[in-house]
Amino acid sequence: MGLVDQLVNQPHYTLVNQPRENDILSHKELFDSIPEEYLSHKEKYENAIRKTVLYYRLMQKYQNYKEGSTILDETRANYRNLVSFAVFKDYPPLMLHNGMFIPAIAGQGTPEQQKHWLKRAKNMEILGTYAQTELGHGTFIRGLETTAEYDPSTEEFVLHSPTLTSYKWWPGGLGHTVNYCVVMAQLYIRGRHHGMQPFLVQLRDEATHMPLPGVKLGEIGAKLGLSTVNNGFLAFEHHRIPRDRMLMKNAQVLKDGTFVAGPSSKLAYGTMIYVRVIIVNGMANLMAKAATIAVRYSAVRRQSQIKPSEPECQILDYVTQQHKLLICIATSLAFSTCARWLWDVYTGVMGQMESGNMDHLPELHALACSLKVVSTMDVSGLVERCRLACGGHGFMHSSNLPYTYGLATAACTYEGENTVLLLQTARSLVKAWQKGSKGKPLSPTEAYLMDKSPVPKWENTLDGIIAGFRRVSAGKVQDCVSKIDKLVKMGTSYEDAWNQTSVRLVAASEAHSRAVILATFRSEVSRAAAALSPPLSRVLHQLVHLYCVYWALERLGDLLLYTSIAERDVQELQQQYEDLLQKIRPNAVGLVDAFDLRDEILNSTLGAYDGRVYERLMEEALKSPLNAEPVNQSFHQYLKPFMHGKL
Ligand SMILES: CCCCCCCC/C=C\CCCCCC(=O)SCCNC(=O)CCNC(=O)[C@H](O)C(C)(C)COP(=O)(O)OP(=O)(O)OC[C@H]1O[C@@H](n2cnc3c(N)ncnc32)[C@H](O)[C@@H]1OP(=O)(O)O
Ligand SMILES: Cc1cc2nc3c(=O)[nH]c(=O)nc-3n(C[C@H](O)[C@H](O)[C@H](O)COP(=O)(O)OP(=O)(O)OC[C@H]3O[C@@H](n4cnc5c(N)ncnc54)[C@H](O)[C@@H]3O)c2cc1C
Repeated sequence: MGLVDQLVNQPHYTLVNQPRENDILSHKELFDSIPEEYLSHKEKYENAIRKTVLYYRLMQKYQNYKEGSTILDETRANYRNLVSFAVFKDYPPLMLHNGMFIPAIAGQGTPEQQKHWLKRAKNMEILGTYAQTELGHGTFIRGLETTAEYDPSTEEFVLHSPTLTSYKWWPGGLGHTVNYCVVMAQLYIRGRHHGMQPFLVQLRDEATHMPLPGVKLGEIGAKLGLSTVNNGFLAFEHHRIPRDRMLMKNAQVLKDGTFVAGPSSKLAYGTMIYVRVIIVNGMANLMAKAATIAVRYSAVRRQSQIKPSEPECQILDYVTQQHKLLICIATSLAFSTCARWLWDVYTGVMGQMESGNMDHLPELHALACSLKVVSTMDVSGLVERCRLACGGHGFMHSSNLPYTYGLATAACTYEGENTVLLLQTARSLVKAWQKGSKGKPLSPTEAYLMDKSPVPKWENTLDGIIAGFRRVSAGKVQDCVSKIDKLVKMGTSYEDAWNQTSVRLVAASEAHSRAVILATFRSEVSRAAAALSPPLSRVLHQLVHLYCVYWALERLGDLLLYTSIAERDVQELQQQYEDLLQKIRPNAVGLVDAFDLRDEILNSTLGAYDGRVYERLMEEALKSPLNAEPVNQSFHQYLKPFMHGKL
């Protein structure tokens, strides 16, 4: 299936655009008569729960959960991700139920535990979240303080939060929504520490929803975005759970308290890899949404004149506007293709691990970290650029660009803070360099690091640019290794040398990610384009070209340091870039239409398909409760006395 065909015919589209009678989005009760911006914090949450129940009931009715079709396939289809944008401008309170609670059981539970708990969770008989982060720790998992002490006399685990900083803090839905959760806690048996393990814990009574004895729950308060996710806190007071509530696919605790270690202690972190992989695709969706809104608005909005003798032009005709927005279209496609490629890598490694082969887990971890970082970093920045490109109307909540920014920027922090994850990938790159320097084979995505051939003459071609980014990455990694080695030889500890080199390590890690993304985007489009019509193939190759040249110009400093690019090459690249903007401009609206995001999913006064921007802005304005009366009561209560000197 061709690339754009994939966009239009992705499984979720067959579900979303299916005949009317099965079309979730045709159920108008799912949508708000009063914009949620005018609801209180509490009303927003209650309204989100109302819509959640409706939405999931319809999903269960229409979305044929084939027995055995794993939650991973459904999530991969983007179905939930895109359609939920229609119902919730922010994420729903059950985002973590599907996004982590179910995947954690699927990835960490024994077959028996999966059989029992997955069925109840997928049928929504129980609602869960994933509780790992604490008030005092998010990144440093080994520093988490919640304990699970095994009591062999009762065959129970005793969960306890010893300090305020050990309170679980952030898990979505934890405040008032879920009644179960997967808790990551430090396992102790007879005083001996056995690392971080996953426990499936009931938090609330299934009938009354009251917190169980020894369980303290609440929500953490207002946030920059995701206002309906109900992020909460959780503390245990010597709370007992049965032995069979530890998810024991990897490590086990026998009745007598014997600990049986899994093949790797890091398998307990597997859910995080899965979510990082999913996030890349989620970012592609967010970028498609913002690009559709901003490009369509830029085709409708006329402002100023290019020539005094001509009428006001579409702002999309300004080359600066094309520079702002066309890269957004290419970025969505880049991360969409990389997400599918990464998903195939993920499922391949998971399959190998099922048969005990852990060899490719480190490469998957490094890839998941780096692509999660670059996709969230780029998309957050470009969604904000889309907002700015829409002028004042982009600042309106009704444009849906501020919400979209909130969704994107949150992902820079959750599931692994971006700097920390880039350092994880850097750790893998330095180890690869050291391994390769001893003549040992490297993983496919890191093998280029050992290219010791002389730096070739620069070529302003896709091959030349991709090769250039690989040179940059390899050069940066080599510089990091040299600096660390030099510091260690001077008597600095390896850890301190690592920290003193960490700014360069983060840059090397990003450079590696860009090299992977450029190469993958290019190869995936070339593969897909073969099945497309020549015009479609041409425009997709133009987008790949634009993407590669854009990033070459963005990273000129690095290319000048590590490749043979010269001034005339740069001048030519700049001209190539401007020529591509001109070539793609006529297809800009058609390309965002090909994302095929319905008005209900865009949820935007600026991005609606019919282009009635001004009428929609006015319709939304009149929904403000303040417009219900010509004079607000505060005039008589405060302003009038104040203006007449009586206050
Ligand atoms: C809008 C679009 C979005 C769409 C999304 C839809 C669905 C999403 C659903 C829900 C949304 C998510 C909400 C957010 C949920 C959360 O935030 S859950 C909490 C997430 N928390 C983290 O990610 C914590 C980040 N910290 C870490 O991962 C680790 O602490 C660390 C890796 C930073 C450091 O760990 P440490 O123990 O100090 O390890 P090191 O000594 O650095 O490394 C030890 C070795 O272990 C390897 N390793 C580390 N992590 C993993 C892993 N996950 N998998 C495999 N291997 C791992 C590491 O490479 C080291 O190996 P070597 O020793 O061989 O080098
Ligand atoms: C919207 C949202 C939803 C979330 N949902 C969940 C959830 O459902 N479940 C859950 O368990 N968690 C959740 N989290 C928590 C999230 O996983 C953590 O916020 C994240 O892991 C970062 O940890 P932290 O907040 O403790 O930040 P810190 O780790 O304290 O980071 C603060 C700063 O310190 C720096 N830093 C930290 N360690 C290092 C290091 N080793 N080297 C260099 N710099 C470092 C970071 O780069 C950052 O600049 C959510 C967070 C958000 C924002």
